[in-house]
Amino acid sequence: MKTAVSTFDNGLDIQPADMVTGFTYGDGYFGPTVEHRKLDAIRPSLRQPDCEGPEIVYSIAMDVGKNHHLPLLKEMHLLYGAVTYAAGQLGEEPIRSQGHIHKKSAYANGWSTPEVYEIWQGEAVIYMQETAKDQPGRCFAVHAKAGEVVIVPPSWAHATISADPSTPLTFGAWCDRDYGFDYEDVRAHHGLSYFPLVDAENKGLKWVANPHYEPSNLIIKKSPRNYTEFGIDPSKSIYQQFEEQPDRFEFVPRPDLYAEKWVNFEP
Ligand SMILES: O=P(O)(O)OC[C@H]1O[C@](O)(CO)[C@@H](O)[C@@H]1O
Repeated sequence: MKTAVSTFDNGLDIQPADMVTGFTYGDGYFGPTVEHRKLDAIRPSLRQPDCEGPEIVYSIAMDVGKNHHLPLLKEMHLLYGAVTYAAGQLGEEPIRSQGHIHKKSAYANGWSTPEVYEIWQGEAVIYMQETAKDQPGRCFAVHAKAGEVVIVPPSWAHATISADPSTPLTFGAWCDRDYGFDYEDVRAHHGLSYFPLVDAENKGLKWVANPHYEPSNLIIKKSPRNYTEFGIDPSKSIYQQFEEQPDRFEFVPRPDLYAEKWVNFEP
């Protein structure tokens, strides 16, 4: 059973630490030294690039897990990442990632790959849009709390936003092992098609359209749905579900085998 955080039971002895260290790992677990995304590095993607904010905005540990699972993860081309975001704000904007599209994968026959998020602590909005071309297509903002799961489909541009400035956001995600981020179209449009702003009065986020895109409708989804088509069980952590039935996550490195499930996908 899932429990609350700062415990939500993510099924792993991997815990968020300070922004410099990122994560601590229990015995029998592996994980890298974290990669820091510093404010100066992400300024070009912000609505107000000269804003003030934490020096380390988020710390990324790609490839974490239980030691005995590593051979299977490699064989399946799967990777579990963990990311922790600082508390606070980036000027008027919430703490957030820059926004990218997953690169096309040879292993997936040229498809871009999806991502399966699980929030561990704090609150997130996973913002996503169908393309980062002039017409972005459908745009979704999915508000997820600890224990909830959100799937970003292949080739969609997306960013992870902390929805509560008072608390650090931490999450885990299943990704393709040979992951790579494509920023080209997002950067050409100076970001994604909507900028989130902190709405202190209403204790939430408000949204401002990015004028570098053609107009589109922002579809706010209050909460994520259950992904029954992929057999995701909302009562267990996504790592535990991998442990019990690894094939359940084959759709992450091989979205091409599940082509019909991505047609008109709604997160
Ligand atoms: O490089 P960007 O767009 O800032 O995003 C990095 C983020 O993307 C992730 O892959 C999650 O989609 C995490 O590694 C991190 O939160």
